[in-house]
Amino acid sequence: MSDPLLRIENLSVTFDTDGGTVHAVSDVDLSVWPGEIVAIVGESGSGKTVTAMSILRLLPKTARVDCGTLEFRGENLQAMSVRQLRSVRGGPVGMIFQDPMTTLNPVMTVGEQIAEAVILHQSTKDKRAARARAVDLLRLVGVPDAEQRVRQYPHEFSGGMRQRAMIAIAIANDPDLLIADEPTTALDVTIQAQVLALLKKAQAETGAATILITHDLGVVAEMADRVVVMYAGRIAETAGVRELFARPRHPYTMGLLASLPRMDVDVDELDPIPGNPPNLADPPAGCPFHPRCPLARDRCRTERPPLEPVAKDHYSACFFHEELAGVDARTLYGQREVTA
Ligand SMILES: Nc1ncnc2c1ncn2[C@@H]1O[C@H](COP(=O)(O)OP(=O)(O)OP(=O)(O)O)[C@@H](O)[C@H]1O
Repeated sequence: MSDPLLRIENLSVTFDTDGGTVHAVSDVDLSVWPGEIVAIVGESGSGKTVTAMSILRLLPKTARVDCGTLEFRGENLQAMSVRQLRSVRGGPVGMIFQDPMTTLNPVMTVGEQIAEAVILHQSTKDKRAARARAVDLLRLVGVPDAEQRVRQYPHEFSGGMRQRAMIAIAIANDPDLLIADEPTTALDVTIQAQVLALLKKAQAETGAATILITHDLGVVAEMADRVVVMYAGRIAETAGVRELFARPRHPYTMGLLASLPRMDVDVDELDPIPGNPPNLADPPAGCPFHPRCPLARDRCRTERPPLEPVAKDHYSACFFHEELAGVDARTLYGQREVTA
C-alpha cells in the first residue's frame, strides 16, 4: 500500500476551563490515503471538529495539543512555521465549514475571494486570469449566471449557493486533501442533497482525499469509503463503510445504526441509546461508553478497552466485540419492530 497522505498518531487535545480540564480528544490515530473519503461520525461533543482543527493547527491558543506524529505528504506539520502552514491551508488542503458566513468575507465579492485564493497559492499574479478562473470555478460548482454572480457579495447568495462558493474556494488550488466539517448541516434537506452531490463531484474531479465530519449516518453511507466512529473524544470503531454498516462490532456504533430510520419497518423507538455522552471534564473510569451500554459488565467500569483489530481493516474498542459478531443492532437495544 502507498504511504498515507495524512498521518496522525496519538493525538490528544485538552482545554483548561473553569469546569476543569476538558479531554476533548484522546489517543486518536487517523491516517488518510490519497483519494479516499473518510467520514468521522459521532454525537455532538465527541471530538470530531477538534480532531480536524488539529491537523492545520487551527485550534485556539487555549488548546493543549499533544501529538506523536502529524504528517501531511510526509512533512511534519508540527514543525512548520505559521507562514508555511498558511501556504498549506487553502492550497494543498482545502477546507469547507458548516457556516460559510463565518468564513467568507462579507465586504469582498465572492469572485474576489475566489480569485484571492487562486493568487495566494499559485504562481500567477495575473488578476484577470484569476477572475476568469473564479467564474470557471463558480460554474463548476453549479452557480447559475456565474459571470454576474461573481460580482455579488456573500449576503446576496442563498445558504446553498454560499456553500457552493466555499467549495469553489476549497478546490481552487486542486487540493490533495479536503476537510469538510458538517458541510450541509445548516442547509435545507433538499439543498443538502444537492451540495453533497456537488461535493462528491468536486472530490471525484480533483481526486482529493476527503475528511468528512458529520453526525448523519445517511451522509456517511452516501459518501464515505471508510468510517471513524468517535465517542467521548476517542475512536470507538473504524472500518470500511460497507463492513461497518453490515457488521458493526461496537455497541455505540450499533446504537447509531439502530436509530437510523428504515423504509421497510416502523420502529416504536427512534432514539435507542439511552442517556447522554459523558462530561469530558470528568469522564467515567473504564470504557467511556459503559454508562449507556446495554452490554456493560464489571470490567468495562474499571478498564478501558483498547482499539483492537476485529477483522481486516476493522477495529473496535470493546472488550466484547466477539460476542457482537452477527448480533442485530436493534436486538441489542431491545427494540421492537412494528411492521408497517
Ligand atoms: N475552545 C474550547 N474550549 C473548551 N472546550 C472546548 C473548546 N472547543 C471544543 N471544546 C470541547 O471539546 C469537546 C469536543 O468538541 P468538538 O467540537 O470537537 O465536538 P464535535 O464532535 O465536533 O461536536 P459537534 O458535532 O457539536 O460540532 C467538547 O466537549 C467541547 O465542549
